[in-house]
Amino acid sequence: MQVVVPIITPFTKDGKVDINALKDHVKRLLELGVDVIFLNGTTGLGPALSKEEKKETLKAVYDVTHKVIFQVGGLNLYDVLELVEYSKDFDILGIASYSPYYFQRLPEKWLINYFNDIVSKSEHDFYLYNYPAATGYDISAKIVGKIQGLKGLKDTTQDLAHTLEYKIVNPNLIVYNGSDSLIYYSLSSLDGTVASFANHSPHIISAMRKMIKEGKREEALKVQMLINMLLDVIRKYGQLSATYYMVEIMLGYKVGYPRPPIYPLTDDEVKMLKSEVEPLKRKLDDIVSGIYG
Ligand SMILES: O=C(O)C(=O)C[C@@H](O)[C@H](O)COP(=O)(O)O
Repeated sequence: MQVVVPIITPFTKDGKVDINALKDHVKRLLELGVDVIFLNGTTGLGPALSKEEKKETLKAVYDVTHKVIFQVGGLNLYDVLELVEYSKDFDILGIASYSPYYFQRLPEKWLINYFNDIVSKSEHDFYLYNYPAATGYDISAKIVGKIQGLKGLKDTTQDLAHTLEYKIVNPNLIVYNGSDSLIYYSLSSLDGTVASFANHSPHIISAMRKMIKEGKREEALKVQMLINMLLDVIRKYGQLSATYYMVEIMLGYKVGYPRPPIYPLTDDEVKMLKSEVEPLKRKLDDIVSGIYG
């Protein structure tokens, strides 16, 4: 029942990676129940980070914890392989990559070649990041066996049956689902959840995990329903940006800014977000305080 956070990448107002904010955020999330840091994912704006910035984030997070899955994917395989080489100096849990994106109708064998080229150069375990809606490609359970020595994967889809299929095909795979709307089901039926919500609500997810372990399914499902209501609110403002402000609302500390084209929210948007979140936050806090007594 692992909680994996696809951690945000904090930026300064002038668009530089805010290393100190990143380190502090990692420390707080680990204290609040997060098990693994998934670095440079979607919520981390991975596709918008340079090769050098990805190296910077790994170095920074590694100073705090070695429980890291380092996402290296990109559209220049030589840059990707340079990041694989760079990762060899770090004793981390593994590396990951999403499919090549933007270019549509790539033959399946090119996609498999891309992943196998990464695996062949890596000394770490390899995790697939499958996100069909974002990349245009579904590396499904039917073809995932063609990736050599795959350790596990994160499947971002609302279709839990699609994610469970990987377990059916290979029960030894570590399988996570990456959707915040399925955290309860991911914790209950998979190896864990990769939840962007773990950036601002790790304590809520940890409480849900405790409820599941104690057989308190109804309370746990109530938490999931409140998370889904929060998700609807957050998505209205642009989830990739709103997540930064949700950290301050839910955990009480600032964590830098997003970077365009993921634009910061305006002051008015932050005020409106806060006013819509507060009532749901109160309900969640009541449930969580109840579970811990
Ligand atoms: O940010 C990442 O790397 C994640 O895994 C989570 C990511 O797949 C994203 O938050 C999923 O969003 P949706 O459920 O597609 O709205």
